[in-house]
Amino acid sequence: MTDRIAKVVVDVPAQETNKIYDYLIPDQLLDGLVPGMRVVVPFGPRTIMGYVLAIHNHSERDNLKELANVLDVQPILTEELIELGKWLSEETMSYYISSFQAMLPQALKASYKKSLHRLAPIEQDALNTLFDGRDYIDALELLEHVSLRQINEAIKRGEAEWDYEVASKGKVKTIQMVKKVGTLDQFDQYLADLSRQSKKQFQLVDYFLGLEEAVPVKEVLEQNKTTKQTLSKLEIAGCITFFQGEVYRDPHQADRFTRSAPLPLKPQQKQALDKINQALTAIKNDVFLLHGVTGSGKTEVYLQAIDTVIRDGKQAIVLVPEISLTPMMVDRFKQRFGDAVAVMHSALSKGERFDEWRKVHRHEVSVVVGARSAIFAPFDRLGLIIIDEEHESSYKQEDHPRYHVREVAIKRGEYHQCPVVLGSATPNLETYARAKKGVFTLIDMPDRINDSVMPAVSIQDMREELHLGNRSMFSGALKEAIQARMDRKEQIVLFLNRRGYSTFVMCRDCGYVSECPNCDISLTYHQRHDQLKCHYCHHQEPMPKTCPTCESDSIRFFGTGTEKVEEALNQTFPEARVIRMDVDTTRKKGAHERLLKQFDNHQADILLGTQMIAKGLDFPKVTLVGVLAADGLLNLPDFRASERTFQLLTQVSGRAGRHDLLGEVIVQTYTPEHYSVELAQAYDYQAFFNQEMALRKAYQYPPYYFLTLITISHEQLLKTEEVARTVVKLLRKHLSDEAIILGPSPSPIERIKGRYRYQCMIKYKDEPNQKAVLKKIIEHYEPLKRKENLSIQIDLNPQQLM
Ligand SMILES: Nc1ncnc2c1ncn2[C@@H]1O[C@H](COP(=O)(O)OP(=O)(O)OP(=O)(O)O)[C@@H](O)[C@H]1O
Ligand SMILES: [Zn+2]
Ligand SMILES: [Zn+2]
Repeated sequence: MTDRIAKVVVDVPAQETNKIYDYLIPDQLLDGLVPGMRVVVPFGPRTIMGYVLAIHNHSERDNLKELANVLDVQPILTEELIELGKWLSEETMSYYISSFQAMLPQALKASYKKSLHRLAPIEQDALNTLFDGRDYIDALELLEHVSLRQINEAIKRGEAEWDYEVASKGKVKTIQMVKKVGTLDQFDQYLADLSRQSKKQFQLVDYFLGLEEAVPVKEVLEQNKTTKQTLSKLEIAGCITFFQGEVYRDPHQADRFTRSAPLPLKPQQKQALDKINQALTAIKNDVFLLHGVTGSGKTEVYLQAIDTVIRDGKQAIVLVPEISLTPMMVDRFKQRFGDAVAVMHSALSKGERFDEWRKVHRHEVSVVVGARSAIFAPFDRLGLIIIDEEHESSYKQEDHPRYHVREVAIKRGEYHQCPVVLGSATPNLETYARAKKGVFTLIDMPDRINDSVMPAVSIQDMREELHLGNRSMFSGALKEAIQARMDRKEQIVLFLNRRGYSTFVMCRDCGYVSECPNCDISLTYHQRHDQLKCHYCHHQEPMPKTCPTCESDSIRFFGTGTEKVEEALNQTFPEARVIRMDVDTTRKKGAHERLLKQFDNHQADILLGTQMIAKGLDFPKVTLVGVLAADGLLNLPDFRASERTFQLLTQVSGRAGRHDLLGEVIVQTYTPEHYSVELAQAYDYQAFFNQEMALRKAYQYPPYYFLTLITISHEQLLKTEEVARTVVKLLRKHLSDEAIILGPSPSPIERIKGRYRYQCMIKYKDEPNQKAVLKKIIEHYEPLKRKENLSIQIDLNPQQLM
């Protein structure tokens, strides 16, 4: 018996359709259909897109419907990716369809067109005239002219029906091409037949006789300085033919790069590369943690390891955080591997991204450099996965499916039996803990290339400045240092953290910040009740009028924007040329790249920016890095706040003095005694790790405990609270006694788009039942979700606790 049952996941992201449906494969599709292709299937009254996961020879059900059509000629998901998608759904508690769509470029999502199909003459006049000899009318056009009631009546009378057309959004770009088809005789004949032979015609015949491949028409015309009209004569004579050829929209054309050769490695690089190469030849799926200080030459190690992989005929994925996927980074890979590299990031247009993906899909490239979703690159002979800056929180997707790229990489590494390399100067605490336990293999690169020293970090106590009467954003030391760089014609990077928002309360006089007595995080100000709240455990207290430690009344919110700083810079240093880089100035396509280029060409003295300038930048003339307020990050209501501060301070410091000139770093803060500030100053990752681990243990946070964050949101406050309370009750009842359940309490961002938000948190060590319990809870609230738009979001191992 032939296999004619297709197992299909349908394009309806909802709990009740989150299953695998059986469809009958019609005769005409039997030959071509394989798992991993997109199909069009009837579903209720509609037709929709679906993914074929498998093809079987029997079904548990009868009366199966037939597939309507196939959208692909080649499967777009490999067997590995099909399994990975299923796994991803289980791991993250997401719908199958969301997982598969997360793995593919946007352009492969289906678009739906709805139209009315006339089956018989229509009684209703207006509607009948509208058809005017046509059989289909687009729904949008239709509704401009007739009412929905009229349409429904016609459908009831059996005169018409809705028709749904499914199309793939992805457009392949084509250009007009030409190629030789005639024989030598035909070309001779052509010349003989010409009434008046021109030099141009000889030239063209000569050109085509020497040409084996197809070329763009435009190129032929340019090279031969001729017109389309002249060229067409050859086509009429049957010597050449025109056709539409596929081209890629290529934003990083390889031909503009000069190739770079591998550098002779320093001993620490060589030792790192050797370990990775050993795993490559042994075909082992070791996970390495490459702990190398900023400027230690990690990227060169990646490049040379990839070289081995390519020479083996295998493929490599390199993940880089979106914000550090700068032109500089891309250039380094393009310079080394040229056309063998595809680049995927969000600054590309939908079409460009689709084209880069197709290069991978067709195995025309062996390396992908990309942001998070590049982990799903459809390679079939994966030899190496690299995650640079592995501690970056953007590696966790904050929307369905809420996956962490590290876990996906390890999963793919197991399948392909290939090594995974996690690189960072400031590894994520959980990763480092796993390396210490021997789960991952630790490789250290403690020195900078050329033994250039790490720039000296000095800490400016902003409380002192205030007491000295300095109310500006710049400490005396920073002002002086900026001026000195301006005089020496060197460059300055100023960093302002603006992630999150300014809801914590701090005393400007003594640096006091209100903290939760139970949770070791700062309290969040809630205007509605003029209260400070802990959003983990629901502890609350009134907003203090004066500072509890020093009784000063300068206790208030914290935060400034980049624009304000730019203004202040212009006032203090009127002659300074400032480039501001934040979400506002980089919204336009290519703006990011242009601003960096300007800075690199020394068209500005100061680069002022947010997170996006903390990473991967390498400017020889930068000798001063200033951090305007370390406190913004330190006091986010998140147990990882200290870790993020340490990481960020280390990263920004790494931007200074990377070449011949000596670098200096100035960090301004109201809490200079905080260990994450002090230890970042000392570049002491080990000490930071030890201290932070002790706190994590004491307050029961990862890596000692696992976390699950549940966020409930609804338009009404009372309903939100009520559901949150019930959820907590259900969790208490069904989870083990060892599980710690915190909350419910308002989320740090209490209201988004008119919806209230409450959250609760589960801390646990081993809770095999958890997913089943959570699933039950979700199912229980299914009716309310549909009726009242209640939402319950579950984030396993959350990275953002907002
Ligand atoms: N073996 C080498 N010989 C000479 N120069 C090198 C060598 N390896 C790397 N470099 C140079 O040293 C600089 C720092 O190297 P690289 O950018 O690879 O470090 P990194 O560890 O990736 O830095 P970061 O984490 O700060 O981005 C670069 O300019 C690079 O070209
Ligand atoms: Zn105080
Ligand atoms: Zn608390």
